[in-house]
Amino acid sequence: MSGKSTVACALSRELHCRGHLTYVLDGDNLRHGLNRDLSFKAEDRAENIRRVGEVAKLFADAGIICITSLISPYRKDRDACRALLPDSRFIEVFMDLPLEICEARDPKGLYKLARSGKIKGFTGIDDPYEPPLNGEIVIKMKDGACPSPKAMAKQVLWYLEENGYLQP
Ligand SMILES: Nc1ncnc2c1ncn2[C@@H]1O[C@H](COP(=O)(O)OS(=O)(=O)O)[C@@H](OP(=O)(O)O)[C@H]1O
Ligand SMILES: Nc1ncnc2c1ncn2[C@@H]1O[C@H](COP(=O)(O)OP(=O)(O)O)[C@@H](O)[C@H]1O
Repeated sequence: MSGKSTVACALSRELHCRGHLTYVLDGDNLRHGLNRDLSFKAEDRAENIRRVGEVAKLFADAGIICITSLISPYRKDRDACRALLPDSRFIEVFMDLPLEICEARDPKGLYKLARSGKIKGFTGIDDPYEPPLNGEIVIKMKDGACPSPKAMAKQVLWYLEENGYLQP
């Protein structure tokens, strides 16, 4: 609950305003359809992320900026997606926010269930998250507070602009 979907949505809006085509692939949503056969054990998370990477590649091939909002907790799964999208077309955004913030939000009550042992293997509680070692963008707390969704989206946008991704 670091705000992945919120940033993805805000970024998509900003890009639209600048005339770019985008599509958001959200892990939580895809798990109700395309990926509804998958669990949260490591090999199913890997398959989830692999499928999303393949779909993102199709969007990219069509000239559409694909924003994926998934936990993708394992480095090797993210690196496999990176390999699928060569020529710097894969940009990794790390939401480096404290667990306490995510847990305090808990809109779906899942952290509470995980803390009480009713959900097993919940990322951040009893399942690992491997932070990127060389990701392109790190979103962090600023002056002790979480930046607004718009500020987070602008940070990503700035990166895209500075690195020439948004040239017509
Ligand atoms: N065990 C466990 N661990 C982590 N997350 C869980 C789990 N069970 C259910 N959920 C809900 O599933 C959402 C994350 O799905 P993802 O497809 O992004 O996960 S992953 O990339 O395959 O790790 C995640 O939604 P977000 O709120 O979007 O993060 C959770 O609401
Ligand atoms: N930058 C932010 N500042 C304050 N609250 C936020 C921010 N981003 C997200 N939220 C809130 O946190 C909760 C989880 O956000 P969400 O985008 O669904 O996270 P995720 O997709 O990582 O689970 C939501 O209730 C959302 O409104």
